[in-house]
Amino acid sequence: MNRKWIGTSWKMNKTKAQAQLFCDGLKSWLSDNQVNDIQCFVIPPFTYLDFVASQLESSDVKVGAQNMAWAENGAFTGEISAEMLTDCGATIVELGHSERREYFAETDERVNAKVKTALKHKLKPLICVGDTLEQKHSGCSVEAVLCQVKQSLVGLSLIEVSNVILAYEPVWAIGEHGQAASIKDVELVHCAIKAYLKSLDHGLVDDVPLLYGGSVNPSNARDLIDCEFVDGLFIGRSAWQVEGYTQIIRLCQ
Ligand SMILES: O=C[C@H](O)COP(=O)(O)O
Repeated sequence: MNRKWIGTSWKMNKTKAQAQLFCDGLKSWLSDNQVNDIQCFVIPPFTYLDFVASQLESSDVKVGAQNMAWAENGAFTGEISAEMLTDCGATIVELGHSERREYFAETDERVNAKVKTALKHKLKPLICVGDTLEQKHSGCSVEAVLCQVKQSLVGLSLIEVSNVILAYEPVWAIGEHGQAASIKDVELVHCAIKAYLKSLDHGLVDDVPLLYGGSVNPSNARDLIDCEFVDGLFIGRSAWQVEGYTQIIRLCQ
């Protein structure tokens, strides 16, 4: 059985001291608890990437970044390159989160370019896709999400596709105003994404992890991870404190 992925993005939160507290707490918890069947990952803001990666170096926890530039380097003021991320110890890069699509005009085309650059630098792209409430209400969640998945993978070889992680994050389920998705909502979309991956090639891309994110909390984590097509959870608020994160890991074991 493949390991389940359970991770958290801190978004634009925490000071360095708070990052240290989280890492200390996680390392201490992991030294007392076996999590062989779970792949943990933490995605801090850029400014603590190097620090968090060195704090968690001795553990099996993967560290990722929340975004990166599509360009290799050059005159792109304020941007961060793939090479800079790997240099800081990141092995994952989150791309296409709905907050980046909404507030920073991230397009499918741009996400696709970033995915290609990430793979070139041996970074695992964690590609976020999700439907809006309007799309859900008009019954086109599957269509909208599959469109994002396809666009993000344009021009990739099957080997490259086999190296990505996908996360279904309904826009309407994310954040403090989000409503948790029902198991039925999650199954509908996950089943469609898995079927699409299978249609690309039997075997090679079957193992692409498909995570769920959006208002995951201790009350729904177990039911979500038990869904047939859910390979992991991508958590925001409920895992920002290390106690919340480890509680969800424990519940999912
Ligand atoms: O990156 C995580 C997702 O956006 C989910 O955030 P949330 O768990 O706070 O709803």
